[in-house]
Amino acid sequence: MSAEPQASRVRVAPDSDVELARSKKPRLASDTTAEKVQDYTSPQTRPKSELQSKKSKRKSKNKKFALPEACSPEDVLWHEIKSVLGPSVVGKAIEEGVEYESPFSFHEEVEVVVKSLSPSGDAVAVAVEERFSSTPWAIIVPLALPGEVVRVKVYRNARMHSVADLVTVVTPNLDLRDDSRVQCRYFGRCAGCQYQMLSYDSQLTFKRDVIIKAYKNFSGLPESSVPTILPTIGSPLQYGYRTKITPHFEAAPKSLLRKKQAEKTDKDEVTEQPDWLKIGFNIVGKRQVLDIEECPIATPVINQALTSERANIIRKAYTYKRGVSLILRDSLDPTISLPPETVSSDSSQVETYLSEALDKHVCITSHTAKIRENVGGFLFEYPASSFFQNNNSVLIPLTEYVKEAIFPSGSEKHRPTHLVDTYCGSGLFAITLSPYFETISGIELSTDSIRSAQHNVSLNKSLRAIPAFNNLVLSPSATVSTLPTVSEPNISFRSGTASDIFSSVSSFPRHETVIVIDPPRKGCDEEFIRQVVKFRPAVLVYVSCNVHTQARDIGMLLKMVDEVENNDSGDGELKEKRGRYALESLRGFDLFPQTGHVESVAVLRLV
Ligand SMILES: C[S@@+](CC[C@H](N)C(=O)[O-])C[C@H]1O[C@@H](n2cnc3c(N)ncnc32)[C@H](O)[C@@H]1O
Repeated sequence: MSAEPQASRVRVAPDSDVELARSKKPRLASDTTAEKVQDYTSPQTRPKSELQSKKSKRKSKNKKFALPEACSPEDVLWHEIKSVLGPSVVGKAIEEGVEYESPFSFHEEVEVVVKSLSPSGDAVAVAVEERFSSTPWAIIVPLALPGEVVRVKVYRNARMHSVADLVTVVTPNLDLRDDSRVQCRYFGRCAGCQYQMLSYDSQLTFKRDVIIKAYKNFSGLPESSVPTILPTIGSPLQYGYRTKITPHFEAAPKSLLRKKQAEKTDKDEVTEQPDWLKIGFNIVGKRQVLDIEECPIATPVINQALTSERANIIRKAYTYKRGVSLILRDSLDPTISLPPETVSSDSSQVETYLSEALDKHVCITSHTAKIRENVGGFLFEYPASSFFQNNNSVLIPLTEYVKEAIFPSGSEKHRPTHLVDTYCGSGLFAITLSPYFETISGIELSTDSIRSAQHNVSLNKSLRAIPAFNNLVLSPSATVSTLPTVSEPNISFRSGTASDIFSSVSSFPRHETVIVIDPPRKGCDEEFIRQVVKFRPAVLVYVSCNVHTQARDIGMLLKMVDEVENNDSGDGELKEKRGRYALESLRGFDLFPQTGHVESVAVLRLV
């Protein structure tokens, strides 16, 4: 949801919760802490040659450049650049201290051929002209596709790459590109949804490639330990799916505000949108806002509300002293009381009431208001400012997939009975999986989300007690489920950092316990991984919106397990041999069609 002007411009879906870090904390070459993390996480730990230039003159010059933080978007891009240019070529350039010596000047136009798509969705290209062939250099450009020759305009130079704007597509790759697929009138200018010219199948294939590369570059695992990445599961809705957007706008320039004050005009009643007022998302590659009247990936109620929200803002354009970030969230109508305050004995009346509660969508625009969502017959309520997945249409496939991964057919004998939902938010996995577990414990940092999770348990319990509700929500597939359900699971949630959960689940039988891990983009901390290794449950399901940190964490976890099992751990806490994990499956889920993002689900089973 933003465009970044510095290192590896990252263009993401408008206002995404999966937004890549906005504030980049670049790591200085001398930052040893970050290097330590890299040691643990990557087999391709930066060779010394990359960090130390032979030529001391250049070395001191280069010291002022920051190296990217391990696993950051810039680091991910760096791996892509190395792969396109070739590791030995890059190594040589670093050795010679020329890795910052761009052959291109500011605003130079150049023709390039696209070699690959980076995990953020930008093209990684190299110059076509012969005169550049002796300088290995990559050009990062949005909206171009592998195999295409494009003309670009360089606007920034960085380590062995330049970042450029797309000027024109000279030779399109017609196997991939069909511009008639584009459904958004802001395509090419808005920083989001850069994949619209691709078929949906191609989008899913590129997303699978991101997972393949992430495990190659960031897990530190031998190829033999990484299963074949399964095809990405698509989103049932590919437009009109997004249940939350947060467009923003800047306040009027101060001089203009003063002028309006001096004029004493009625500043609350502006009739025409002033030129300076842009309400929307960032322009690709810039910090400027692009005025957006509609967002085709957002749900219909959000688009309707966007029109009225914009009109209100325009009317009050000179009352804002600073910029504002709006929130528009799709919700079932939360003013319809649930559970109903009284349940009539006339079941058809109850059913009519409940169907309206389950069908009527509204758009919520207050950060503190309540949102209500239905995921496969489970209702979730949470404050508009809290985290919840932003594509409701894919949540049934996602939660069903997690369920099936935990209970594969044929494994009825060793059926897990205990679930630990870490980074649980308002209880998505704990509650959708609750019919199948005897005991569930969830943990989450946000106290608001924990309150929601607790409330959602009782809300669903009350609703399930209403036969008319069950008739409405139980899908035919749910009724033929062969899994026995538990009538009264014991569910508890606590707020805290994820690693704190282990003190309260020590009585869980580990061979019958599953841990679901669904951290934010930065992934898990080492202490959490250590606690998982110490506990060693039968099954781990790691759901992630950042496959690079997921790969890093799973690599770290498997390495720690190996150390314990090989009895060479110096850590007193981790001495007990409890068995190794197989990384059983890896698969992407497309929560953000038309963008480069992919959610990844990893399943690990104790062998
Ligand atoms: C990607 S969300 C997943 C939430 C939930 N599983 C869902 O799907 O709705 C990650 C959650 O982790 C929480 N979180 C962040 N850091 C945490 C930590 N150190 N310990 C526990 N929870 C944390 C965030 O508040 C957020 O709700």
